[in-house]
Amino acid sequence: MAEPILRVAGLRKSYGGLTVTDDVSLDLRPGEIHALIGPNGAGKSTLIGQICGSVMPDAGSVSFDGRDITRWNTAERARAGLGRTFQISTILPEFTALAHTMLAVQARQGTSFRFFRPTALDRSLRDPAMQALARVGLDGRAEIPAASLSHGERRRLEVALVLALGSKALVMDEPMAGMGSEGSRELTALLSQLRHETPILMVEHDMDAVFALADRISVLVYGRIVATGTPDEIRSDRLVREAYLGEASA
Ligand SMILES: Nc1ncnc2c1ncn2[C@@H]1O[C@H](COP(=O)(O)OP(=O)(O)OP(=O)(O)O)[C@@H](O)[C@H]1O
Repeated sequence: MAEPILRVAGLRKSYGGLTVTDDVSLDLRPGEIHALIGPNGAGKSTLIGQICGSVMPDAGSVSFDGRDITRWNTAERARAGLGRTFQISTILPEFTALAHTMLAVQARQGTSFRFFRPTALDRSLRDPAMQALARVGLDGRAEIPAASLSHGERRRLEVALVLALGSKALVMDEPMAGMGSEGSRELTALLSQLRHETPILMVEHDMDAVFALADRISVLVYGRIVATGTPDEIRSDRLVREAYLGEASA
């Protein structure tokens, strides 16, 4: 079996007397989608924060691509290839899909940001940006400002940015949130393909998407992983059914 690209071991985080993640271990292997599920307040966002560098763990380690990144900050992790999807709507709404993607290509190439240069003419940025947009089916929407894209298109643009940045693994926090059924279907198909070039660790509440997409699922309850397994294994796990799925379907 291929070595995991991301490995989390014994992560712990407490706020005052509240232990939010408690000895959490999981990994992400090449070619897979690993979904993290759990009830509200289980500690999923805190765990993602520890993996991406916005929350420092009290104990435990995070290694990525063969390196211990536990004490690295968010930017250092991103530069090492640990991608996290951005909320496009909150950054540069008037920039086109192409401009966003060109900026990501520029960041990958390590060239400095130059507002006053006619970057639109710079083929070394434009060509890879257009390829990334085509990869997510947005090449026909390249000149549309991000603010005018539909919610589903913005989600796909977020994926294009990760591709343009050359991320080696992708962490997604609720990618299906706010998507209609058509948008969810499209994004599910896109992520299903994408896993082969960029493995994905995702937190997701949409169980249809989780069970359709995930190769493995980890279930977090009160800060602890109570089960990790294939969708079939998780579906039939008594502890999971009691602790989470039963509750969710009630
Ligand atoms: N910075 C903080 N200070 C204090 N308590 C926190 C902090 N961050 C999170 N918590 C608490 O930790 C618990 C887990 O929160 P977290 O957001 O990680 O859960 P979650 O599984 O992502 O929940 P949801 O599914 O609702 O997003 C909650 O009780 C929350 O109030």
